[in-house]
Amino acid sequence: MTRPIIALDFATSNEMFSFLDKFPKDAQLFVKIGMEMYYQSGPDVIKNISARGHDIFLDLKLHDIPNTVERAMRVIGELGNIKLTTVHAAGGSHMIAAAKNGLLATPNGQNTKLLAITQLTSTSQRQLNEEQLIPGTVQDSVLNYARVAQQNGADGVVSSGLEVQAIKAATGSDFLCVTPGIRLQTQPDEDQTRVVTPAVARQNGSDYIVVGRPITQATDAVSAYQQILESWEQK
Ligand SMILES: O=c1ccn([C@@H]2O[C@H](COP(=O)(O)O)[C@@H](O)[C@H]2O)c(=O)[nH]1
Repeated sequence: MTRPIIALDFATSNEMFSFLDKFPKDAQLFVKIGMEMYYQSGPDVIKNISARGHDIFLDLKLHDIPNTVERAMRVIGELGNIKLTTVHAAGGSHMIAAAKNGLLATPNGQNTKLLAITQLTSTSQRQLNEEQLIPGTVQDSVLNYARVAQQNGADGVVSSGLEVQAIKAATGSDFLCVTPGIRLQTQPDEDQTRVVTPAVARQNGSDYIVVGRPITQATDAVSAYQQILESWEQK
């Protein structure tokens, strides 16, 4: 069983380290560093978290021309100790392939799995059809991006747990499915649209779940983490 990945979306690194200090010193967590923390603290945050023994998902969601993304991925590869990282699948086949090449160009990057974001878990059916002007269902679009991602060297995708069964059926069980938009039944969706519980994510075949505010904003973060873990591990 994989560990739930905690999204460390904090305004300052002090806040982030105070949060991590609530967990036992020997807890080996899997954490996600997103744009907010990385833009603020840069590579140092990766070094410091890594020194504490935690695994890192660096979620910068790159989306640019292939040459720029390839060069940026080399830099990410050189950081070392990054288990997972992301691009937007909407950047296209050449960009995804370039991202993979960038990672493969550095010894450390060869150990980093490349994930493509399909449709953000905040995206609704209406936004897809009326704002992105993509016809069909959200699942159709997610599956299309998952196929493009797989054909161009990505190791997996990020989607809602609602689409995981269909992605696994289309791509095979080894293609990673990472699932944010996780909420227990009693928790508010906030800006998320396509949410599932940890138990449903597990039943649908997700390889990893990503959980932010339900843990980071909880009064008791450690017991919130335990509750998510129990639901995720539930058969
Ligand atoms: O489609 C996506 C891709 C990434 N995310 C990220 O996951 C966490 C979720 O945070 P919550 O507080 O649990 O909603 C956040 O860092 C997002 O950037 C996502 O939600 N959906």
